[in-house]
Amino acid sequence: MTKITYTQPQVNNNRPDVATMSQWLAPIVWENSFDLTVIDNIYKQKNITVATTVFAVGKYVRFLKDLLESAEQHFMVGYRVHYYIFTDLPHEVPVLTLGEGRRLKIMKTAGSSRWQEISLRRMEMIEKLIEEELLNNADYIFSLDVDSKFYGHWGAESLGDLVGVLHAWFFGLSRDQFTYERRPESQAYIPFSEGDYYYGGAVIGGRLANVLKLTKTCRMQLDLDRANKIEAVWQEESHLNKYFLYNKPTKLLSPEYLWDDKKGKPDFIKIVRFSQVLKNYAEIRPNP
Ligand SMILES: CC(=O)N[C@H]1[C@@H](OP(=O)(O)OP(=O)(O)OC[C@H]2O[C@@H](n3ccc(=O)[nH]c3=O)[C@H](O)[C@@H]2O)O[C@H](CO)[C@H](O)[C@@H]1O
Ligand SMILES: [Mn+2]
Repeated sequence: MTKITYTQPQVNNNRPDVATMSQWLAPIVWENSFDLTVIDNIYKQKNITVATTVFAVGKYVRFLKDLLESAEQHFMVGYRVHYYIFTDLPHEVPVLTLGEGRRLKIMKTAGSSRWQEISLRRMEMIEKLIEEELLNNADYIFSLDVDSKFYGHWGAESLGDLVGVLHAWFFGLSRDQFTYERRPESQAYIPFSEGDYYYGGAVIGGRLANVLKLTKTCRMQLDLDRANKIEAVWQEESHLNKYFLYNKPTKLLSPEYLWDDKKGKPDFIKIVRFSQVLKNYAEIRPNP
């Protein structure tokens, strides 16, 4: 054990303005709720590898450059990161110099004429990637939306067995306002009287085994919906919310980890770490 210097834990909460713990005692990660020195000291000696999947199909390849360049500056700096870029346009993946211990692998995938299909197919592709390639090659995995950018530190404080992120637009709303799937015919159905948080589909994380179970379950539920000719209102995000309702994440990332460039910053947002960038939906998506 390396001896390190850091301030003594306080007996009170550094962030009285927001909950830093869920009802099931999973930490909610906010600026000033953790001590990075202590956290890095735990994870650095574990010699971990973090696999990171990014889908960039069709015109969405244009987001890769900013995402990857900003990730090199802010995301898991000092840790081994293996990016897996799923794209139908491998030649348009920007060439960039990665930091030490960081690698990028291009996974050729098919295009699609429906954005909904591209987004929801991520579940089965991540499931396959974990089963076929990652089990002996990584410890943790994150799946990130490509239409995003890092603006601030995102490090080992985000690691956990099963990690979900609180969607910026729904934070603080009552559960009946969440855009869960409300039709009982869908496997993603959540009644108005249930629900903890609204989780964003743009960030999923955790240990490989936990994320494998998540992606496999969601993929099977998506298959069932398809057989029943129903598509959940927010595709795989709806199924993710259903999954997290019954399989609670062990760590929750605050909206600092999934902000939106379009959104003004309330006082409780001390830092934006990762944010959805502006996009012209009509211009960039293959279909309305
Ligand atoms: C902030 C957030 O939580 N966003 C979620 C939300 O809308 P979004 O508007 O964020 O969805 P989106 O258009 O960004 O699509 C999700 C992701 O699919 C990929 N993609 C999509 C279309 C395409 O033509 N090419 C391509 O590569 C790309 O990685 C993109 O980031 O709902 C989606 C499901 O419907 C996903 O759950 C998104 O993660
Ligand atoms: Mn997005």
